[in-house]
Amino acid sequence: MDHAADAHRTDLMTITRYVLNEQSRHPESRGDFSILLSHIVLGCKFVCSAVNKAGLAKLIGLAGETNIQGEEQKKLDVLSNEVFVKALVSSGRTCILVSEEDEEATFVDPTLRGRYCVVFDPLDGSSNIDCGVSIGTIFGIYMAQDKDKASLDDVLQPGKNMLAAGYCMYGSSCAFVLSTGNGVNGFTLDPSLGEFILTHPDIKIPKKGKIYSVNEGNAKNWDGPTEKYVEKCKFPKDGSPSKSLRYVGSMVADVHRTLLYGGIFLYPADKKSPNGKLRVLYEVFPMSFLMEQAGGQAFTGKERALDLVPSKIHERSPIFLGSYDDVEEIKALYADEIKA
Ligand SMILES: O=P(O)(O)OC[C@H]1O[C@](O)(COP(=O)(O)O)[C@@H](O)[C@@H]1O
Ligand SMILES: [Mg+2]
Ligand SMILES: [Mg+2]
Repeated sequence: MDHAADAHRTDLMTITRYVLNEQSRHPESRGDFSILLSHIVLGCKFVCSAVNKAGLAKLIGLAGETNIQGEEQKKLDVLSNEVFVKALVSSGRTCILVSEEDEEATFVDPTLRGRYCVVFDPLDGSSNIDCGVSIGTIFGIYMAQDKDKASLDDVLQPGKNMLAAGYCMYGSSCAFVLSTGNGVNGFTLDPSLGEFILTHPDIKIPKKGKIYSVNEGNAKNWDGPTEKYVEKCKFPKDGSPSKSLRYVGSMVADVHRTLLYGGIFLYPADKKSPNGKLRVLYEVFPMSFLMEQAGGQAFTGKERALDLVPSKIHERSPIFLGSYDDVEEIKALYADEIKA
């Protein structure tokens, strides 16, 4: 890239400038939220750099521990968790952290506390680390009632109460996608500048898509509506073309594609996992928040995903999210089942 030419570009919107612009829309703001976001962005840059050199720096493979989910932790899971915990605590703007990798929530030392609660999956798609396929970080932000009296009630809140949500995808490029409740914007890391640049302003998901994304290996255990829906994607009876199947197995990558190209991502309940696999606080809610902000929908099989009230920090839920019309179809199949 020609940096000299870059300096004269007037359209170069960095994430730093974007966040400051957002801040100026709230004249009462003291800049705490901007500082918190800058620490999340720093954590993402750090993890991106570690992911890029994982094979060279002996960062692939297992860490030798099992997390609360009963999953074997990879070295990069552990490293990413440490990076985000440090980045968030040192921001001085957080009071509670909930990470996929930590059994208990972290209550930040009172001397370092701020008003925000951050729920996060430090490294999503761990099974794809060792083969270099896209992985990511997912986060959601709530505000505590009172930082000094912060309790789990501050995070066991429906997703619609989140102030912001986003993810960073470590893929063929490093993409940071953010919503502060005012639409969705996508930034791409320019590795030579070390800055995220706004490349996907005001993302809107297509109303209907041509792709469905699901782990079909679980099909024998699906419930009726999911089975019918996937059958319809493959063999539509109304003369419309079949949908294509795409499934990476990293939620970040599957949702990123769904957001940009349209379609639907499903991780349904099945006979073996009646609550599905994905975790409500740091996978289902942030992605559902982004989908709604981009004009799509997110549904649990029972209700709007963002209305769900979690009762445990590592709770799971089935999830169907994506283009408005595609999610509408699966909602109709679940409604038919209730009537029958
Ligand atoms: O291998 P499966 O059962 O299809 O599950 C894939 C899902 O599991 C996850 O990898 C879980 O995330 P983690 O790697 O953070 O545990 C999602 O990213 C993905 O959507
Ligand atoms: Mg995950
Ligand atoms: Mg993870």
